[in-house]
Formats: sequence, C-alpha cells, structure tokens
Amino acid sequence: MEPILECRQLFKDYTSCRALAGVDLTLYRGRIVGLLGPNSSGKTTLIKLAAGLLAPTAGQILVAGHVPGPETKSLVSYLPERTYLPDWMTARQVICFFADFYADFDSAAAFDMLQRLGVRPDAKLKTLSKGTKEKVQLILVMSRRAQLYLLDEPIGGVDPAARDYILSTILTNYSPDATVLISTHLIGDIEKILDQVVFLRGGQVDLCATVDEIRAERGCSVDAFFREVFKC
Ligand SMILES: Nc1ncnc2c1ncn2[C@@H]1O[C@H](COP(=O)(O)OP(=O)(O)OP(=O)(O)O)[C@@H](O)[C@H]1O
Repeated sequence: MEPILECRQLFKDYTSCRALAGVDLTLYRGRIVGLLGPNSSGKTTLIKLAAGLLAPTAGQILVAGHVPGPETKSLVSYLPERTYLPDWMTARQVICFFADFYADFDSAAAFDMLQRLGVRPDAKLKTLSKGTKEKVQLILVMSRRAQLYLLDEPIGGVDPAARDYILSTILTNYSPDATVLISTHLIGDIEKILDQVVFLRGGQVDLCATVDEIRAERGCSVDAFFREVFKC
C-alpha cells in the first residue's frame, strides 16, 4: 500500500534554531495517529511542512507520493493551531465559503455537526467563545473528503463533555482510507481514538508504535507512557 505521508531525513531550520533534525517517518492510510511530544519538539513544524506551508531545509516529505504543493492541496485538510476564520462571518457563511472553495466539501455533514454541537449557524464568529470557534473550525476541516487530515491541537479550548462528541465525530466522519494526524497535549482524552502514536523529541522521531503495542509491551496507557518517557 502506498504511504499517505513519508518523511526521509527531513530537516527544518528557522533562522534561530533547528526545529526538525532528520525525521524519518512513514504513515499509512486508514489510521488515526497521535503526534505527541513536549513543547518545541517540532510537531507544528512537521504539520506545516506536510500542509505545504513551509519548505524543508533538507530531506524530503511526500504526501501520497507528491511533494506538498498544488497537487496535494486537494488531498490534505489542515486545521492550524490558531483560529484564522474571518470574525465578521457567520458559521453558515463560512460553510458556504468552504463549499465554494473545496469540491470535496460536504455542507450537509457540516450543518448536521453544527446542530449536534449546539452552534447557531447565524451567529457571527466574533460573538462565539474560543471553544465554540474551535468547534466550527474542526467541523469545517472534517467536512472535507480528504485523504490526509492534519489537526494541530484541535480541541484545547473545548469543554470535556463536548470533547467526547468531537472525538467520535473525528472517528466516524472521515473516509476509512484516510489518515488523521493529530498533534495534541491532551493525550488522556484523545488516546481512545488513536491507532498509532509518534513521539517527537528535539526534532527527531523518538518512537513510532501502535497504541496496542504500547499497552501490551509497556503495560500502561499512552498518557502514562508519555509522562514516563518525557519526565522532567
Ligand atoms: N516561525 C518560527 N521562527 C523561528 N523559530 C520557530 C518558528 N516556529 C517554531 N520555531 C521554533 O522551532 C521549534 C519547534 O517549534 P514547534 O512549534 O514546531 O514545536 P511544537 O512541538 O509544536 O511545540 P508546542 O507543543 O509548544 O506547540 C521551537 O524551538 C520553536 O521555538
């Protein structure tokens, strides 16, 4: 099976520091993968490279066999760590905007999720709380029929009760051959939906394993294992 994401000796330097220092990683289709690591380990940088927002300093990153660029924009649905939606628009207007912009956007699914999460479609985004804006943004991203979803800290501001619905939405609302890569610090909440985890440390892959392997071989949850591995 062709990998959905491949990194070979991937380096990314900013002017002041090296964020990725030789990442080798292969992700296959049909998985939900947690991208985990302490602050500054390079998670956002890796996601931005996969989304085509940054270019590697050295090495290679491929999405479905393509260098991230115009061909991969239609394959990748990206949720940035910060909200970027225009505040003066309503949720309904941004859904219509996405439907115009992306051929693979499912407006009916988006309105359905909005209703289930109790978000009023005609409320202007600037009147919504931070957590509610995050819900709208996640709904938009997950309503595309993409092959690779890149979610950078998707539910940091969402209350714990809504998190469970959102996680089951993430689980059920994407095509079975798509892969979801989620960067998060909320490991305990998210690990129930993960198939696989990648630990980043200092811009390198420290561990790439299935959740079942961690539970069987380490005898603990991913959250407990992460705390042990990255203990300060
Ligand atoms: N635009 C930038 N210019 C300069 N340095 C940057 C820039 N973006 C990130 N960095 C640096 O690159 C390193 C990796 O940052 P990155 O945001 O990828 O880490 P992260 O694992 O996502 O962190 P966090 O968990 O805190 O969100 C850090 O040392 C950070 O300071």
